[in-house]
Amino acid sequence: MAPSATEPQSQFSTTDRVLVKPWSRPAPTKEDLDWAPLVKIDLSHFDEPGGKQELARQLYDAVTNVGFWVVINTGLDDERVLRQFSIGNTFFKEPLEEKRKAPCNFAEGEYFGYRENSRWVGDTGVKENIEMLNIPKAIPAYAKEPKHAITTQNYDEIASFHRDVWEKVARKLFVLIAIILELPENYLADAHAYDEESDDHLRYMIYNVRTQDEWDRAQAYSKGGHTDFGSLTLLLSQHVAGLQIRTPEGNWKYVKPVEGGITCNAADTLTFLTKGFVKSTVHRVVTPPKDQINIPRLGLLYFSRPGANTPMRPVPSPLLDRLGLLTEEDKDPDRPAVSGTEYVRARVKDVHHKTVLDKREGTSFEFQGLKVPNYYD
Ligand SMILES: O=C(O)CCC(=O)C(=O)O
Ligand SMILES: [Fe+2]
Repeated sequence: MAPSATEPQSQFSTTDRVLVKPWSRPAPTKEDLDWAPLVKIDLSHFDEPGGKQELARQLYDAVTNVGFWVVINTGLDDERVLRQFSIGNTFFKEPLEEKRKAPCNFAEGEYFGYRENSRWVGDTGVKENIEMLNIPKAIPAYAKEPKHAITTQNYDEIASFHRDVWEKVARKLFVLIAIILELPENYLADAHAYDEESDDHLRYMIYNVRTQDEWDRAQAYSKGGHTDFGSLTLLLSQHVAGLQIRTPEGNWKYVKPVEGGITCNAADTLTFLTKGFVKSTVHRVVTPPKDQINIPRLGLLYFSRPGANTPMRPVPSPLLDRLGLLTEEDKDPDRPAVSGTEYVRARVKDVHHKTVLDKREGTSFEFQGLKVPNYYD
């Protein structure tokens, strides 16, 4: 079918409309894995009198100690969530030539666009099995970012989902964390505002199937795990097991998908902004269990990052001050500081601007005094 005259066109070519085939979740694993106990935060109580304060109490240990938690009753319809998975799944089946039309610009540390599974994992003889498409916020600043045909053709739906994930989940979590920190309620939400420029993105992600042997070889490079670069990561429910977190006791435990829930974790920039009070927990993705090893692991995630107008200066939290975490320099609002975007781009460039993934044991990344390990034992 030829596209109609009124239909928005991809800027690259006039292609036929891509048929988005409905995707549904595969059956959960039957294996009895060692699951991490994660607290469930019921966001339906958020607007009740005293609700936010009670949820902040429930979230305290997760944010400061465990680093991961689950939110439920977010108000995001599962039908809409499944449509987003379906769009992602359809995108990954597009010809490579189409996917390559808008690649991530890693030379500049920019993560918007398509990341191909073309890089070698060190000298293992195995390539990465991850592909992703990262879509920027639906705000005027990014209107000119290159879009693939499928994104252009489904843009209204993608844009409203994108904003709703931030509004219904990320914003509320920032409010709860601000309450924990005794900051004005909107302090962190404003520092990560949807309408401001930042490298937030909605991510369609796929771990393509590979053999146990390929998983084993590749994992020599990732078994230590990683922390995420931004402030909050939201992982919409999918069923293929493999994500593990390192618990406060130092054990690896699996993250169990929660029907209709979203798994959330705090990440590095929120740790910097809170002088280590908010925990950016180490996690990794390992071989799926035997009954799922032949299923592609499709993911849908939202990454929130501090932006161009957010200086990477510790937040003026009375709690952090009482805990003795803030120095006089930290409390100086005029101290020059890099922006969230500058930090995040330096980090993305350092990790991804390469054709062979290197072994990073014993190394750290540091930018303007902000330092994180590249590898965890
Ligand atoms: O796919 C997952 O479960 C987590 C992915 C992840 O850790 C990441 O993209 O940073
Ligand atoms: Fe991660």
